[in-house]
Amino acid sequence: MVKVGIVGGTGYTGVELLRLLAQHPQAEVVVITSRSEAGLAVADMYPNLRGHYDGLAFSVPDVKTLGACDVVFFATPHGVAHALAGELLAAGTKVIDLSADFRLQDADEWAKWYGQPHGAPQLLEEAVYGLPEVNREQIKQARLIAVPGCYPTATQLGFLPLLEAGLADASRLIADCKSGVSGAGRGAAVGSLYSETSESMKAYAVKGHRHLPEIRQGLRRAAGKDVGLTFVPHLTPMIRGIHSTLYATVVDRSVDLQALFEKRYANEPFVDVMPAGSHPETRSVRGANVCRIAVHRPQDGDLVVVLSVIDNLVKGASGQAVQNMNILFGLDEKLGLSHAGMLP
Ligand SMILES: NC(=O)C1=CN([C@@H]2O[C@H](COP(=O)(O)OP(=O)(O)OC[C@H]3O[C@@H](n4cnc5c(N)ncnc54)[C@H](OP(=O)(O)O)[C@@H]3O)[C@@H](O)[C@H]2O)C=CC1
Ligand SMILES: CC(=O)N[C@@H](CCC(=O)OP(=O)(O)O)C(=O)O
Repeated sequence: MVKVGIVGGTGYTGVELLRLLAQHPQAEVVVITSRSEAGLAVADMYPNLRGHYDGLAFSVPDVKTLGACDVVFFATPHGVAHALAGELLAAGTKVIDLSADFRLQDADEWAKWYGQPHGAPQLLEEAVYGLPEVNREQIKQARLIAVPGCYPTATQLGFLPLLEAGLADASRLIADCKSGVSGAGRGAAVGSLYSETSESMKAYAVKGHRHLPEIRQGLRRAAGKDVGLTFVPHLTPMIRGIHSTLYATVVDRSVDLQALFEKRYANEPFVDVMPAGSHPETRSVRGANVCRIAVHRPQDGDLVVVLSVIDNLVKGASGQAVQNMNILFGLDEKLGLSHAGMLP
């Protein structure tokens, strides 16, 4: 049994970890932290978890208690894992960080986008970017894993087959992405109010979003050269879901793109390439650790349109984190992650 600690148990990704791990046959959550709710029983805060975590209550983060776990998940705002990861690794505990703290390989670039100095640059060399479809072998050996962001997961999985095969003009890629409101976290903010977000939709951070350098880093690796990427996120009136519409120009029109995508993801348990002509819906992945993809080439032109959908809280965060844990501990990668999406 893998003994699990979670730092930041009251946010959306923290409670989603609890929901997924409640069904995991080889993992037991033994510590869950919240400074503001310390002492409260988990089931008293989240009634959906009644009967699953009897006796487990939130506690203040304490390195000694967390260091007795086999693995600690950070479901916290950026900067928190910087402060605690080093001590936990020294105690022999593995770290899976859902925040952006260890996603960018360059500490200066991280500081530029996150507006504060990087708090643990000495750990960057060993941190593994936890996208299993790319880094499965490195994840097996890792002590510290950076779980990819939600937009970066949907966008990279959609572009990867084209770039790895050298089939797209890497200098002009476009990612037009929509997110549900839970992507902004559980913290109270005017921008997340029902009356601000329902029956409306808007783009934001067009000038530059902090996921841009993360996506660019992954696509550069796939293409083997610099990429030119325009990334425009949108806030949409749904709770969960990311829908990425990706555009690229193909350099060889004769290639069967459907076959290319099917081959690339043939052995991936959590990437579903849909039949030609499909239009994946975000609700088909709601609650599921799946990225569902369709590839189109409208009017047989040279522009490829890839549609890629995930649940931001599952394949875009907590599900992907559990997938990483399974790989890290030599378990079946699918354990605890067999939920289908929810229709309607
Ligand atoms: N929402 C999403 O779709 C996605 C989120 N992420 C990332 O996952 C992380 C968590 O996101 P989300 O669940 O939305 O976050 P929330 O902001 O909703 O929750 C944050 C949690 O962290 C705890 N926390 C805050 N500050 C500290 C601190 N200094 N020390 C210890 N614990 C702290 C809070 O509890 P308390 O203050 O009581 O201690 C709370 O439980 C973020 O980095 C986010 O960017 C990644 C992908 C998708
Ligand atoms: C809708 C919405 O606000 N989404 C968030 C991104 C999701 C997220 O939490 O990203 P990190 O894990 O990289 O912090 C945003 O645009 O800031």
